[in-house]
Amino acid sequence: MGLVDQLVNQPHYTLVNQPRENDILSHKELFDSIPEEYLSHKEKYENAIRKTVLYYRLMQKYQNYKEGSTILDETRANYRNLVSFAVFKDYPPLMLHNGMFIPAIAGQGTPEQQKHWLKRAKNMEILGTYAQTELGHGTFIRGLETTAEYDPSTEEFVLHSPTLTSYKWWPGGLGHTVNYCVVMAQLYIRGRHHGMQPFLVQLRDEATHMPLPGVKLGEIGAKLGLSTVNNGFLAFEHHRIPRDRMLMKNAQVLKDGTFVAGPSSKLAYGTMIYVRVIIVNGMANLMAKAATIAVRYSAVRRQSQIKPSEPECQILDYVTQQHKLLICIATSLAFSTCARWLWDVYTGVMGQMESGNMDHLPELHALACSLKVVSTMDVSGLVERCRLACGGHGFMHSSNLPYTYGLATAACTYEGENTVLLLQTARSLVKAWQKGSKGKPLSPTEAYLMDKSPVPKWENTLDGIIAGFRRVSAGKVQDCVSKIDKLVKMGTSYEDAWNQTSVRLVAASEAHSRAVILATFRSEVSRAAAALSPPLSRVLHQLVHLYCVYWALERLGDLLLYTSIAERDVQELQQQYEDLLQKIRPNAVGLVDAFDLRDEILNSTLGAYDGRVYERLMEEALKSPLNAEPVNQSFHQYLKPFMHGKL
Ligand SMILES: CCCCCCCCCCCCCCCCCCCCCC(=O)SCCNC(=O)CCNC(=O)[C@H](O)C(C)(C)COP(=O)(O)OP(=O)(O)OC[C@H]1O[C@@H](n2cnc3c(N)ncnc32)[C@H](O)[C@@H]1OP(=O)(O)O
Ligand SMILES: Cc1cc2nc3c(=O)[nH]c(=O)nc-3n(C[C@H](O)[C@H](O)[C@H](O)COP(=O)(O)OP(=O)(O)OC[C@H]3O[C@@H](n4cnc5c(N)ncnc54)[C@H](O)[C@@H]3O)c2cc1C
Repeated sequence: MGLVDQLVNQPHYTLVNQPRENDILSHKELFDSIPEEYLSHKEKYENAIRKTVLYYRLMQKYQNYKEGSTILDETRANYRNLVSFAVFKDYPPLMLHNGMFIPAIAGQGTPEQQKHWLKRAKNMEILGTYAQTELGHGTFIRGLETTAEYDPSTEEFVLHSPTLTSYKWWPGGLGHTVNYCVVMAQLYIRGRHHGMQPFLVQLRDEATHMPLPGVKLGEIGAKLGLSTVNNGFLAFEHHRIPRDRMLMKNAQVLKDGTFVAGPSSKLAYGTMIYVRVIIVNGMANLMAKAATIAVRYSAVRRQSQIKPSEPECQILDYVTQQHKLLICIATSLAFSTCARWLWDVYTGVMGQMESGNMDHLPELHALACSLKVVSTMDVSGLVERCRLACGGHGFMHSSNLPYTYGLATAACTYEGENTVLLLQTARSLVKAWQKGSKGKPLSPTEAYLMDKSPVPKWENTLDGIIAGFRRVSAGKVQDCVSKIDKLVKMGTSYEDAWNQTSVRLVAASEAHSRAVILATFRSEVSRAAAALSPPLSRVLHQLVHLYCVYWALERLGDLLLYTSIAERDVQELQQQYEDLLQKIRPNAVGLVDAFDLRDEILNSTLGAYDGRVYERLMEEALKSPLNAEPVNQSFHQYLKPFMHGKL
C-alpha cells in the first residue's frame, strides 16, 4: 500500500509498479506508438478522441462506473485523474465532462433534471462541458454578457450573444467534442435582470454532430499546454431552449415567468467551489509525478565528484539537489493531506446546506480559494524546479516534465485567477477581523486572528513555526485593516482604499493559507501516524518538519517583522533544515516509490522504476520522424544550394 494511501486511509488501487494483466493499463491500444509531440494539432486531437473513447469504455468496465458511482465520488475521480496521465500527456478532451458538466448538473439540477440528464451524461450518451468564461470576461462573472431571456408565451428561454466579447471562450471540449453544455447566462424575465443562472443547452445534433441552428462553435487554437483539451468558443443567435433546461435546484422560473430566488445567489457559483476543492488533490498528483521523475533520475544520474578521489556521485547526493527535491515530496504529501481535509470540510458544508444551513459557506469559499491558489502556485513552481533539477534531459518532452508544468500552470489561471481568488480570501479575513474586533465569534480556521496575547518568545518547534505563521497572517491582516481605515478616514472611498491596499491583502491572504496548510498537514499526519508503523511514522514526521522549516526559512522577512525570531533562531532553523535533508536522503527513492505511480502514469524517460534512463532517452530519440531517413529532403532543396552559393 502506498504511503499516500496509508496516510489518508483511502481504498487502494492497482497502481503498484508491476505489470498486471487485466487492468486498464494493460490495454496497449491506449498508448501512442508515435509520441504525441510529433503529431500535428489536428492529429493530436483526433488521436486523443480515439483514446478517449477507449479510455472511458475501459473505465466503465474496470470501475463498474455505471452502477456503482456516486456523482462526487472523489476516489474514482482521483483514480481517473491518475490513469489519464498514462493515456493523455496533456489531459483528455472530455476532462470537463466529468470535471464540471456532471458536477454542475448534480449541484444545480432538480431531482427530476438529475434523474434524466445525469443518467445520460454518466452513460456518456451525451457529452458536455461548462461554459462560463467569455472573450471579454473571465473573472468578473457579473459582467458576463450572454443573455437568457424568458418568453412565457412559448415557455422557452432565448439564449443570445449580443457582442463579440460575449462569445463563450475557453470551455474544454467545446470546440468539436461535446454536444451539450451547461451555459452560465444572465437571466432576464420581462426585461428584469435576475443574475447569472445555469442552463443545460444542446449544442449539436445528436446524430450528425452538426451545430444546431443558432449555435456558433469552434476551437480557440494552440496553447502553452493542454493541447488535447479542445478548448472552444460558442455564441448563440436567439437560440431557444425549453423552460425545463434551466437548472433549477436553487433559483426557479415558473411557467408564467415568476422568478423564485434560491436561498443564496452565490449557489449558482457552487460548481466552481467543487472544482477548486478537487484541484488541490490534482496538484498533489502532479507534484507526486514530477517528484518521482526527478528523484529517481537524480538517483541514476552521476555527475562530477564530491571528493576527487571518489567516483562520480549520484546527483541526489548533492545537498543542493536534496534542497530542490525533498521539499517536492513533502509538498505532494502536504497537499494530498490538505485536499482530503478540505474535501471533508466541503462534504460537511454541502450536507448542512442540503438542510438549509448556509452558515459555513463563506468559510468554505475562503478556504477553497486560498488552497486552490497556494497549491497551484507552489506546484507549478516546484514542477519547474524538478525540470531544472534534471538538467538538459528535463527539457525533453520525453521527460514529461514540460507537459506536467503546462498542466500545473494552467491551474493558476483556470477556475479563478490566483490573485483574484487570494483577494476573495482577503475579503473574508478583513471581515473576520472587523467582526472579531467587535467581540463576535469567528469561524474555526480564522479564529486565531483575534489572538491578542503578547508576542511569545520564538520557539524552533513545529508548534512554534505554526504559531509564527499565524502571527504573520494576523499581523498582515491588521496592517491591511489599518491602512484601509486610514485611507477611508482621509476621504478615500472604501473601494479605492481596498485597491490601494491590495498588494498587502494578497500577501495577507497567502500568509493565512500557509498557516492553514502547515497546521493541517501537521495535525492530520499526527492523527494518521498513530496507526502507522514507527519507521513510517518517523519519516512522515520528518517530512512535516522539513515542510514547516522550509517555509519558515522562505518567509524569514515576515517572521522577523511579526514574531520574536532572532538571528540565533534562524541559524538553528537552517541547521535543522540541513539535518533533515541528510536524514531524509536515504529514504528519498523509497518515498517516491511509495507514491505508487506506475511507469505508464509517469510517462517519462527519466522516471521509470527500472532506472533505464539512457536507454529510454535513446529509444525515444529514435522515434523522432526526422530519424526515419539519413538525409532530409531539405538538404537538397535548401542547404546544398545555399552552401554552393546558389540560394
Ligand atoms: C482527496 C479528495 C478530493 C479528490 C478529488 C479527486 C480529483 C482528482 C483531481 C482532479 C484534477 C484537477 C482537474 C480539475 C478538472 C476541472 C478543470 C477545470 C477547468 C477550468 C474550468 C474553468 O475555469 S470554469 C470558469 C471558472 N471561473 C471562475 O472561477 C471565475 C472567477 N470569478 C469568481 O469566482 C467571481 O466572480 C468572484 C471573483 C468570486 C467575484 O464574484 P462577485 O463579483 O459576484 O462577488 P463579490 O466579490 O462581489 O463577492 C460577493 C460575495 O460573494 C461571495 N462569494 C463569491 N464567490 C463565492 C462562491 N463561489 N461561493 C460562495 N460565496 C462566494 C464573496 O465572498 C462575497 O461575500 P461577502 O459579500 O459576504 O463578502
Ligand atoms: C487552460 C484553461 C482552461 C479553461 N477552461 C475553462 C472552462 O472549461 N470553462 C470556462 O468557463 N472557463 C475556462 N477557462 C477560463 C478561466 O476560468 C479564466 O481564464 C479565468 O477565470 C481568468 O479569467 P480571465 O482570463 O478573464 O483573466 P482576467 O480576469 O482578465 O485576468 C487578467 C489579469 O487581471 C487581473 N485581475 C482581474 N480582475 C482583477 C481584480 N478584481 N482584482 C485584481 N486583479 C484582477 C488578474 O489577476 C490577472 O493578472 C479556462 C482557462 C484556461 C487557461
